Formats: sequence, structure tokens, C-alpha cells
Amino acid sequence: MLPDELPADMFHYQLQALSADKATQLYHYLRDNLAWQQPSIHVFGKWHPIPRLQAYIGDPDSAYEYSKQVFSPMPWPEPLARMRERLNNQLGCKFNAVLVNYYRNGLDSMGWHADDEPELGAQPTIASLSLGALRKFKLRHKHSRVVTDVPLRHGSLLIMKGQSQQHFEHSLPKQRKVTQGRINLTFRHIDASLL
Ligand SMILES: O=C(O)CCC(=O)C(=O)O
Ligand SMILES: [Fe+2]
Repeated sequence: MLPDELPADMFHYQLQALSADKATQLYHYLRDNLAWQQPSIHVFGKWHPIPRLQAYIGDPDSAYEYSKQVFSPMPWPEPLARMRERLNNQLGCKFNAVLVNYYRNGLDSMGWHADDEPELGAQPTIASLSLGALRKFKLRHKHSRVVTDVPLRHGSLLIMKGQSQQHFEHSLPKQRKVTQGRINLTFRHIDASLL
């Protein structure tokens, strides 16, 4: 399923977590109903608006801090509350927040990073649900620098767990030929006591 160089104890890919119809329905619901924001982040002494839109949703105790900013969670819309419940049951997780990213077309992107903020804990499990346009997700081993491309499909679920964030970074590069939108949801467990 996934390329051999990605350790099975860190990455798992479920091609069809949602049927195509359900995934399309959820895509349209989120695109049209979430309160999208485009915050600026501080990089090398300058503020830049992120090259995508985002919405942060979670329980009241799940404030999330990155790039020196605190993101307060918005309440769960019903379809995402159901999805969270399902993933918690299926994976035995305690997700209390989801970061939703909306890439309006192939010019929107996300740079290299690891999801290694302290409030995620040492070995976080992150469940990444993709909806809409097929985009290339890249994983780069921090030590060997080997890059692996994983096309994330409409309705698919990528689980990152164990030491994945310690050993790998990931990114979603621009793809100029992509004209359609994509929405990605990363379900997370935020422990505010680790901040
Ligand atoms: O859009 C994606 O597939 C990646 C999103 C991501 O890396 C994140 O939200 O931290
Ligand atoms: Fe990430």
C-alpha cells in the first residue's frame, strides 16, 4: 500500500475511509460552512499569510500553539463530531481537536514541518483525512533526507504514529496543474498540560 521505505509502525494508509459520495458530501459541507481563516505566520523575521485557508476545531481545552501564536478552537460542527467519534472508536484514540486545511487550488501549499509541538506529546497519533483534489504529500526522512511521495486520495486516511514525527518531516508542495480544491483534516490529541 505505502512504499517500503515508510516504516509500518509509523505510517498506515487506508485508501477508502469514506466512500467517494460521502467524501464529496463532506468536502462541500466543510468548504461552504467552516469559518475559514488565513492567519499570518512569522518566518525569518517577517510575517506572511499562510498559503491556504484553515480552521481549527476542538474541545474547549484544546488551544493549540505554533509559530508563536495561540489558536483557540471553534466548536465541533455535527459532521466532524461524528467523524471524530468514529475515528476515536476505530483507532482507540482520544482526539480532541482537528486542524482543517483548505488548499483552494494547486498554488496553495504547506511547507516542510513535523507535527512535533509539545502539546501533542512525545509520540502523537495523527489521523489525516483527505477530501477533493489528488495532491502529492511528501515525507522526508530527517537523517537520510530520502523523500517519498504519497498521493493522498479523495476519502483516504493516512495515520502517522509512533516515532513518525521524530524521524520524518512532511509537506504539501505546490502543483501548478491542479485547479480543483482539496481539504485535509488532521485529527489530533492536544494535552494543554504539556504546554
Ligand atoms: O494537507 C496535508 O495533507 C498535510 C496537513 C498537515 O501536514 C498538517 O495539518 O499539519
Ligand atoms: Fe503536518
